[in-house]
Amino acid sequence: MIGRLNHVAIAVPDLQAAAAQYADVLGARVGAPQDEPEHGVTVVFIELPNTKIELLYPLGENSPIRGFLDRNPSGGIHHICYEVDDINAARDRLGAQGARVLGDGEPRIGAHGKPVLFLHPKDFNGTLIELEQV
Ligand SMILES: CC[C@H](C(=O)O)C(=O)SCCNC(=O)CCNC(=O)[C@H](O)C(C)(C)COP(=O)(O)OP(=O)(O)OC[C@H]1O[C@@H](n2cnc3c(N)ncnc32)[C@H](O)[C@@H]1OP(=O)(O)O
Ligand SMILES: [Co+2]
Repeated sequence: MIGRLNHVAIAVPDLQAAAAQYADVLGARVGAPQDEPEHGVTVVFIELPNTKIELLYPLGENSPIRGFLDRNPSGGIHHICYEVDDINAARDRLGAQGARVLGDGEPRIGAHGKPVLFLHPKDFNGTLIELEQV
């Protein structure tokens, strides 16, 4: 069911500084910040040869990553995103196996314009998983 690793997301306390570090210190190709108000974050994507890094910064009062940054003030790996062919079939299969799909269970359009869902970290070894239909 899960396919390629689409991205690894890192929540950061300073988006501009983190983007500059990837560009200047790590020599990576860094995109421009993009606000995602539906998801309560501003994201910066870093293109790697085999996947992407997604830098995350809270946007708005109810950002879902605010608690994570409060617990991890220096930032940290927030989630990993796997690609799936059919996100509704994936959701139904996971639900049938007892995995908790976050939110109302309906896919939402993510930063790449594709449907995404999130699975509860407590069900997957303390790792927040995002699924993206590609
Ligand atoms: C623009 C879209 C973009 C894209 O790629 O397209 C994105 O990726 S958007 C990314 C931001 N959106 C989300 O993360 C949505 C899903 N996340 C959530 O709904 C929350 O973050 C949630 C429910 C995972 C955690 O909420 P909260 O931080 O308020 O903490 P809780 O007290 O509810 O947490 C319960 C339990 O889980 C642990 N936890 C929380 N976040 C993570 C994490 N990222 N990785 C691992 N574990 C996490 C938390 O510590 C609690 O553990 P406990 O032992 O019970 O204290
Ligand atoms: Co993501």
